Amino acid sequence: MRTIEQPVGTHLAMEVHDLRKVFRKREGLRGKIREEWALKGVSFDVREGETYALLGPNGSGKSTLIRILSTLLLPDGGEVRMLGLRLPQDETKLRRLLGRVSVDAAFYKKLSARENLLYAAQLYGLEPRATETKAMEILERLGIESRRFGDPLEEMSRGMQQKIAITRALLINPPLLLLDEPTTGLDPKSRRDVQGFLEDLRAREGTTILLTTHDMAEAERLSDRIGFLAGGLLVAEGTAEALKAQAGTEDLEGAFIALTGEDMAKDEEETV
Ligand SMILES: Nc1ncnc2c1ncn2[C@@H]1O[C@H](COP(=O)(O)OP(=O)(O)OP(=O)(O)O)[C@@H](O)[C@H]1O
Repeated sequence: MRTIEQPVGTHLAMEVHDLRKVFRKREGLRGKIREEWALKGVSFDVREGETYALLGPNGSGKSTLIRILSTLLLPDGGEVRMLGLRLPQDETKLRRLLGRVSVDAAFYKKLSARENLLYAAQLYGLEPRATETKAMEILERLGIESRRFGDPLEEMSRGMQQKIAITRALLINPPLLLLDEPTTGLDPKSRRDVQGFLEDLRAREGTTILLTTHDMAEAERLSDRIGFLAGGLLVAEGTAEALKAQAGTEDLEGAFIALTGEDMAKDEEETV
């Protein structure tokens, strides 16, 4: 059982109400336009200092939700308030407060980790020397040796690139961190490094974290509360213990199957 040094606050860092998103796809070249609701009215809150995990199989709407919250995609309905600010009205202010990490993190692959991070620092108006010290410190805590700092991104493993993406997101000390599948596809050591780092971050800085994952053990280890997302709906939410009790199962996977009617084991094999 982990110890939580920073208590979960009573204030809400994030309020999502009835969030909806539809994608329109044409079937074939001259086919009919088909509507696909990726989010069908999702509501949940995340308290200050809380880590909340959204668990869901492929296509359940996790990335769509994180992209909307990251200001990269406009919703078709619903309301979002984060850190007391609203989307889309306060989008510009929010961008400076949110740390976002996803598998599609954009980097200059031919440039080194150091150059990429300094470039990001420049965009944020951060002082280069202080940024470099801070980046080295974060990378070391994430288990990357400082001698790799000058290597081009394209020569780094996926795990290392993910760690650089996390470092970049943390340069601005974000009070709210949005992580889309932060450990999917990582080797076991990198996965442990990233998970340990996130636990540490939450304990030391009190950062509020919203993450998506396929991994039951990860959700259980890292989060205070878990939301089960299936078919664009938040089917159930609560602590891991509460979800198991609600479903009458011994483990979280059983609870997921019982409450959503979906089995994620197949997805995990495909994406890990
Ligand atoms: N840009 C897009 N255009 C059309 N349809 C999309 C787009 N993005 C997502 N979708 C559809 O919306 C639904 C939800 O997708 P989303 O990527 O949010 O799921 P996910 O839970 O993140 O899945 P995964 O775990 O595979 O990343 C899917 O049916 C997907 O096909």
